[in-house]
Amino acid sequence: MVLEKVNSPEDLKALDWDELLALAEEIRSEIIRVTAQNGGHLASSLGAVELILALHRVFDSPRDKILFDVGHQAYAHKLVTGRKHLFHTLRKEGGISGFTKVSESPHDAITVGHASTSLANALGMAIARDLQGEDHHVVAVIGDGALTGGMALAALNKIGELGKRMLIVLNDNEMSISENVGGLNRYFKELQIRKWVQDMEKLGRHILEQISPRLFSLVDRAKEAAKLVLHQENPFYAWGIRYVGPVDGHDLKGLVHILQHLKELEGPTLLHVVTKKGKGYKVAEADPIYWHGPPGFDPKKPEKVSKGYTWSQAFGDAVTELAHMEPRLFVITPAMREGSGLVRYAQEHPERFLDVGICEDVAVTTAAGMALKGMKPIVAIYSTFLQRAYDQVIHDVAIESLPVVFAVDRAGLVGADGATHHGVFDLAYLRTVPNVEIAAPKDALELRAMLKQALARPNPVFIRYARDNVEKAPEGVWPEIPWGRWEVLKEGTEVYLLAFGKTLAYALEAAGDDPRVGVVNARFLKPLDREMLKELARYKLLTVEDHQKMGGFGSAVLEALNEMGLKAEVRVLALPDRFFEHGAIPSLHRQAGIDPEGIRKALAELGIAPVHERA
Ligand SMILES: Cc1ncc(C[n+]2csc(CCOP(=O)(O)OP(=O)(O)O)c2C)c(N)n1
Ligand SMILES: CC(=O)[C@@H](O)[C@H](O)COP(=O)(O)O
Ligand SMILES: [Mg+2]
Repeated sequence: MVLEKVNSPEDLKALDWDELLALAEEIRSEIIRVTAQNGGHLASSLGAVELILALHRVFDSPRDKILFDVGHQAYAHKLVTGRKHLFHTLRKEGGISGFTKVSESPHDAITVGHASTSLANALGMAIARDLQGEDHHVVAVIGDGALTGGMALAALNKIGELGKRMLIVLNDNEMSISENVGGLNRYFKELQIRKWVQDMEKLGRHILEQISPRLFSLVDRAKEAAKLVLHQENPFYAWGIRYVGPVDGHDLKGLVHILQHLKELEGPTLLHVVTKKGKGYKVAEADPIYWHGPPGFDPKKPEKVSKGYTWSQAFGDAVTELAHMEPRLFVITPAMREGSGLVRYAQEHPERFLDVGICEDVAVTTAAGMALKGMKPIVAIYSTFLQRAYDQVIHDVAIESLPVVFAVDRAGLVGADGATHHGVFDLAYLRTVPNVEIAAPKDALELRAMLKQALARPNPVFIRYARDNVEKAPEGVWPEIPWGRWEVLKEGTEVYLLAFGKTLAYALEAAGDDPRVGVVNARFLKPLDREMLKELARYKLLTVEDHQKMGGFGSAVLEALNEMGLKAEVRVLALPDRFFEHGAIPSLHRQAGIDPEGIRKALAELGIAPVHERA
């Protein structure tokens, strides 16, 4: 096994070509083996194996900085930078992260998980390097999907202007999680076709040279002119960035040679590398969308598994039906069609569906534009990615109180993706914004009610739900709920659990049939049901939520009680002021003390000892 000999990138430099090629295959097998056990970003990582080996062969990490955008494709990087013995712990609690992480290894140049940050980071490093009088290289690896992000494009603009020495490797596999979108993407495809034509021409030129040297020289001059046009119209040249490519991203030898050459160049260079997502694993090559981030699977018999019926699907089913009833409804996703449960919707309503690419800001402001024209836009977005569009929520939507509905998915702790992906800040950053309303349904039926009613609201509405399964609601059923009102699910004599969203199930479990403990489905955070809160202030109160304590649902309850001049004994169960790493969701909830056991403990501290301990 060649991998056994590789403990650092230095070891790669001592391998001969055969060993290096063998290593690529061993790494693929290891990625498949561990991803089959732990789940993970399989297809992206398989596609980047040769590229990563070539980069580590040519550059000197950690002295040279190699930055991976999103960081989900970097499993091979982890394996050759001293973490092969930990690789089996990938994405497991206490194990190594699924992304690159500065605190995990000196070879991880950035901590990442969100897309499109590599280029600005690389620019910052290049500026700092020059000021500090150092001479190391800075290399950013960015996918075609991540390059649809405004942050990446804006960074390119500045990179071209400043002209700092750096290498950008565009890993173009024509895929984001789903098919990639956008004008640049179309242009990259065109470049690939032109490359193919050029290769064919080379062949033709050879034949022509043999037949007629005069004709050959005419054709040759025409080709040179065409090349000039190609360069002049190339957007990277327009930005001031040297463009090289497209080249085959699985030709390890070829990549090493070209990187060795590019390493010597001054100024910013972009190397366009063409790869196959899922390379080397038949199922992943055939269906890179499913195999982008599969849960565990049997590596000998890799098959798709059903994740069960999720909140995302409940949302997708509801909007698919609603769109038949409301012709102004329009759904926008920032590159998360599958994750947001919108595959069916996109098939049934293609003319009212838009994937803007990985640019949450554009998704929100496009929705604002539609709302200004009388449409009923819904932005389907993960809580963690909505962070990217906070200004757009305030500036473009909320100030004029535009009727945009936000389906905020993956709210709360999300599990194996870890700190970069937990959706635990949205309540705090949204509830301070005037005009907005925030709700969390208790089940799929309530989600349907909220969505339908939200479409009739004159202001922005955020509907929040977790990365979890939910019982499917019957199609065609649209219950009405009193907007802004909470619901008592269980009466109590001493204490009420006020639960928002996902933690409602935990509250019901913790309360059991204890007559002292009441449970409220506190489904609206904004507006808060002050009328009911006033009634309940006679009891002890325990708020529970899957969100940071600061600024969350519990804070809203405390503020409302204070404003109403009511004194109540209140405890807030929420996430403490620290980042949570990756791990299984129930385990993270246990750590945070918001699971049934944590709730029972808090009840005991409020004087409500468990029923069996009372006597
Ligand atoms: C800001 C942000 N939005 C959405 C995502 C979700 N996401 C993760 S990877 C990915 C696709 C990335 O495509 P690309 O950069 O081409 O990498 P590939 O998987 O094709 O190698 C998306 C949309 C994210 N990580 N960050
Ligand atoms: C890397 C990334 O951001 C996505 O691939 C993310 O891991 C998807 O998460 P879900 O599995 O919750 O859709
Ligand atoms: Mg891609």
